[in-house]
Amino acid sequence: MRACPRSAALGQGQLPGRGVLAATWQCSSCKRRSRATGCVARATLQVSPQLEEPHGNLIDSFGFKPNFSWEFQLGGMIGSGSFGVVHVATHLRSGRKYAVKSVPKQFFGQHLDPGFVARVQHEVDVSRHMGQSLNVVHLVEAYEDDVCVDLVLELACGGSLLGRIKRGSISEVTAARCIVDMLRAVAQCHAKGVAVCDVKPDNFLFVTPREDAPLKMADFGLAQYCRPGQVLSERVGTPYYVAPEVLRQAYGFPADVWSAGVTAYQLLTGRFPWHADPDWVEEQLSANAAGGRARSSNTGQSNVTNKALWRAIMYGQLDWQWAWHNVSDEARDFVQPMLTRDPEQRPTAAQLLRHPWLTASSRSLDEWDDRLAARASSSSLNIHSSSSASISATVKAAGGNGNGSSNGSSGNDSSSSSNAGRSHLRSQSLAGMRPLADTLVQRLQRYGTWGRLKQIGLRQVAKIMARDPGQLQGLAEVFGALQREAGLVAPLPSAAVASTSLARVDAAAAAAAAAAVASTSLASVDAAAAAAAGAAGPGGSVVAAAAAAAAPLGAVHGAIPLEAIRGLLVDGTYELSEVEVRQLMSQLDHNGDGYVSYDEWLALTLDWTAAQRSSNWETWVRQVFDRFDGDGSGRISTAELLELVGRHGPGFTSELDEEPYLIPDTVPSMMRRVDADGDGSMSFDEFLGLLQTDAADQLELFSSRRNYSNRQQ
Ligand SMILES: Nc1ncnc2c1ncn2[C@@H]1O[C@H](COP(=O)(O)OP(=O)(O)OP(=O)(O)O)[C@@H](O)[C@H]1O
Repeated sequence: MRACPRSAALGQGQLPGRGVLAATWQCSSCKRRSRATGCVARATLQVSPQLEEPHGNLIDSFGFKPNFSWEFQLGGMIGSGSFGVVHVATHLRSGRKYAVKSVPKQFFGQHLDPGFVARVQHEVDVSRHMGQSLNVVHLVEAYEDDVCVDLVLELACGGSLLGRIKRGSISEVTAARCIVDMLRAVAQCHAKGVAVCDVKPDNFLFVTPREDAPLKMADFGLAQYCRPGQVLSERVGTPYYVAPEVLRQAYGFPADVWSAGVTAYQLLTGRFPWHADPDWVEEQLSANAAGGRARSSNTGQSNVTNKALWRAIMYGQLDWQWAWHNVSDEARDFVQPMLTRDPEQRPTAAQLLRHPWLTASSRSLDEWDDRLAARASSSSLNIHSSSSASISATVKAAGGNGNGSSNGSSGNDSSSSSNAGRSHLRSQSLAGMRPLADTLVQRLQRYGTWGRLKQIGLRQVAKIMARDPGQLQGLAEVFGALQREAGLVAPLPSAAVASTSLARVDAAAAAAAAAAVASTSLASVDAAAAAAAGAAGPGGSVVAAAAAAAAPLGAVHGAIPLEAIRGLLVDGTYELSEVEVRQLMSQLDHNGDGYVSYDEWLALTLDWTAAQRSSNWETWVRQVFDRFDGDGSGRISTAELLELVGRHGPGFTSELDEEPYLIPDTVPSMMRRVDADGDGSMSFDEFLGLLQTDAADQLELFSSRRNYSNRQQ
């Protein structure tokens, strides 16, 4: 009797042959699967004494989760690439469907092949680095066993962008929508320091078969980390889409814009920008030399040699007339600069997202936004009603126009509101400028890209800022309304609610807590705040009542149930799949108590760009740093970080898990990311840098996911 290394099922296995590892026997169901995934060859692990092991870090496993076969039922194959095979899989506990990319393990002797390790780690790292973006196919979890690595991905059922191009007849409006999604994904990657290096229509997948389905980037197989100004030199990409500077082996982020330009050209005209038939290239080159223009009649990729294609990419004249006869001038004017050969002259993906051709199509949506917000504002003060619709109305009314990308704003969170009905919430305060409105989904995505350590740091800064009621009035009102809607303060007489400003109460509680904190550890802030609020006396404090009402449920001071946030996401205002809602929610409840705390709410919704312009910014950050630096050494050590992250809950809840968990390697890798000088600890400057919101980290890069089908309602 032998145990299958994949599923642990017992069975009669054949004795391994000479030089074959004992672990290679598989039960019949795993064997079938191995065949489907092409793992059979690797399932027989030959141990060759002649192989010399390379120097360096040899590992036997990645540390991913085990037991994939216990948790998932594999279905039909969707596709395959050079790296792995993709199947539909059903999560047995929830019944939800995912795509699973199974990558057969490659071995070097008894260890994993270092090149294979690097490729897998890179793909997983980059996917995780992109956080909760809805423009990228979400990596839900990574599993491994002796034979395969299984990457569980969000299932995109609508096929690839290439498939749609091949089917033909894409309207200009649809093409614009696809281009927005594509550029959002590219711009977010660039903002996170990732050069995609393989932007092409095959790597973008539609979430559903619907014509207007969201499009997501899949496959980071060739992506490279790249600092601003860094020059990459490895020639990678797909021949038809590579930029001229990639061929010259000196490139950076603009190369992705070129590839996006080729894709946009293809989407709008159904053709490549050049015809790469060798004769045609010669013709182009002579036409160029003669200063004339030749007409492209490109229809396919046949008879193309790379050399001819390279020459076409480098020197061939692009057709901006004949192929464009059915397309608007605005669309052509949009694509043309993307295919400028000089990368310095090419616009960035973020700049392109503000191009009039893209924003014009959403202008009417803005008008709709305003109508909706105006309606909502009339009910904004009705915070005692109990429907989730009124929660949404209150949230909408608390902010300005939600679509940062369509209003031509500068791209930070602080463009002014156009709705006079909301002016009471528009103060000169940092947060009051545009606290939430319809940017909730954008904020949740961006919050997810920050990573756990930055989230914790910003929560603590928000806590300090909350001591000044003027700063946070608008956000506190929305938070209070959510709490009341959720019934957390239901026992309070309405007069008490009406006469008490939650911002003031929270500020009082926070101030009292802060006094306590001065002499105690950060871990007790919540407890101290709750105690302080409780000490404010009966009927005098909404927070006290909230804390008291929540106490039997184990909730902390100033919290709202996750269900209230979920209610906002599923009430029809946004277009989100069930998996996406879970993806956005998964980062909100780090300690698994089912509540979002007030400081977390603030970290999520505050306008950090404005906050960082405040003259107090460094003082606030210094206060947090000093608390984190337990031994007062002036640096935060890995041990202090571990304690800190542990104190703030275990940390990660994959949407597959009921309970949050902390990946053991998380803390050292957090430190590696922030420790710029490599001394194994974090200085104040490194901490300040971590909390800094980068100029590229703009809210408008993320999709608002407004539900446009509700426009006529
Ligand atoms: N999340 C997903 N949902 C649905 N289909 C998917 C998903 N991910 C990948 N696919 C399909 O599986 C195919 C192979 O996936 P992918 O290109 O990621 O594999 P790969 O081996 O990494 O490819 P490459 O050769 O480009 O490196 C894709 O063409 C796509 O059609």
